Amino acid sequence: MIELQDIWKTYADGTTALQGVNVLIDRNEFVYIVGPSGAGKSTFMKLIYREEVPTKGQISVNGFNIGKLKHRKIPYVRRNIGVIFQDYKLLPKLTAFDNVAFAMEVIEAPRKQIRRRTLEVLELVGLKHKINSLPAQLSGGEQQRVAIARAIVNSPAVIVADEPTGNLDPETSWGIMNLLEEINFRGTTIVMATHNKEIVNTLRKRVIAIEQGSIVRDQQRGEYGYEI
Ligand SMILES: Nc1ncnc2c1ncn2[C@@H]1O[C@H](COP(=O)(O)OP(=O)(O)OP(=O)(O)O)[C@@H](O)[C@H]1O
Repeated sequence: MIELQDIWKTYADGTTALQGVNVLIDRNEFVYIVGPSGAGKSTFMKLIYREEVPTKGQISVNGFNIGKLKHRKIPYVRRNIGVIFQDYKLLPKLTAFDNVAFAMEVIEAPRKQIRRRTLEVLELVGLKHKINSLPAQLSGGEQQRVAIARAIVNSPAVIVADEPTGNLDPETSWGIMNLLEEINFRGTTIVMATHNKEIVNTLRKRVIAIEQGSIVRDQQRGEYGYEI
């Protein structure tokens, strides 16, 4: 499903963020990516959703060799990868409904299907009563739920979540985790970078630890393993 083979990433300023990363993530896994600040976690995530390309090595996601993808094929691959960010990244002038619907409009889904599916996913995340609210009228947890609805609306095979609970209080964070578990249960592979020790040590999953650009630990039902 996701395979990285000897992946190296050096940014334009010469910073090497990943060095020789090899990993295989199967369909339907739920994986935490942990490690100190600056270790390379976000870079790892960005390579998976093709925000960055590797300097060396091969990445395949869902059977596509995404490091070598032709530009016109990028939207096609992105449709199969939902992305969730720490700061939600909703469009501020669009309602909750329109933020989610937009993700289907860009892939030119039929109008009727957009309405039906958008309402369906907003209901799944518990926000059917807020469909006409703008992001500024929603709490952080609600905004993240809209972002999750947007990430799943095109039924992607993979969700990449970069510190999805980073801006949320503990109770709201647990609500977001329940939702991600439900989405995983329904058959979506989830890769989640996090600094949240309590979540990792409570909802036990596979843990991949990255330090200074290399994988230093890969454990099933692993622990967070850092003090912060
Ligand atoms: N666009 C960029 N240009 C140059 N260097 C970068 C760029 N993005 C990240 N880096 C550097 O690459 C290294 C890895 O960064 P990355 O954001 O992947 O770490 P991280 O593990 O996600 O950190 P954090 O937990 O703080 O989010 C760091 O040294 C960082 O400064």
